[in-house]
Amino acid sequence: MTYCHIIGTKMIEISNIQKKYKKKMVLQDISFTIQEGSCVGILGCNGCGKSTLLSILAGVQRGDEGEFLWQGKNLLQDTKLRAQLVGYVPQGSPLLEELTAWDNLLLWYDRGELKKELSDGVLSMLGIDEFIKTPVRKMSGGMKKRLSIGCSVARQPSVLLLDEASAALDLICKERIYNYLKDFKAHGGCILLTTHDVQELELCDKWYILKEGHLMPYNYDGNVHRLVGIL
Ligand SMILES: Nc1ncnc2c1ncn2[C@@H]1O[C@H](COP(=O)(O)OP(=O)(O)OP(=O)(O)O)[C@@H](O)[C@H]1O
Repeated sequence: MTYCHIIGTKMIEISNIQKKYKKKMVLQDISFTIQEGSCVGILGCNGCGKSTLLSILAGVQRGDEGEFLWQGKNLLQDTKLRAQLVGYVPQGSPLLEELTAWDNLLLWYDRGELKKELSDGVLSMLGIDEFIKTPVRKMSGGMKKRLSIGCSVARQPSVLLLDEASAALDLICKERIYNYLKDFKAHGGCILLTTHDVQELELCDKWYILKEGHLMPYNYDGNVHRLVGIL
């Protein structure tokens, strides 16, 4: 299975991201780093701004301030480099509803690569061949999520932004995704994820709590009750 292009730098730096919706300040001075080969988890209550942060980094919406730096280049401005380096699984579906799984994947993979990945790669690991001819509008939530993950890794990204990526998946698929993410890290990839899932928390090397627009480092020790008390 192919994983990521090694990015040849020690880390990704996210600096001073800010976002207001009208007068409501959702993100204030969000700054942190992600080391190569590691996973950072952003935790917080519903509505605290996790999806907003990831969608800004993915370039889906604009922040008011801030930088997403790789080797001194701001990926928020360099869209070509961002498309090459960053894979994004949004919380909702990014798929084209009228197209089949195959046709959605063809927007991301070339035909030969797609056949290979379906028979013996990440797409086969995700079990996408089971519903390859199904239009997205007839898929279950979990199938859409599997397809969305499959699209996000097409260009062998070095950075994965995962917004509750495993939330709708069945247990078999969750287990496969966790193993894939462990290997992705082991191959030097960077992961930034949001989650409400304890097993996914355990994949992370660093954790932050997002609360009232601010990011605070948190030392997760497996004690969910303590974590809930802080959220
Ligand atoms: N397009 C928008 N316009 C105005 N307000 C928005 C918009 N998108 C999100 N919000 C608000 O911004 C805040 C943060 O939303 P966001 O979706 O980022 O939260 P979240 O932490 O991802 O929540 P969840 O855990 O439920 O997914 C919420 O109060 C939400 O209502």
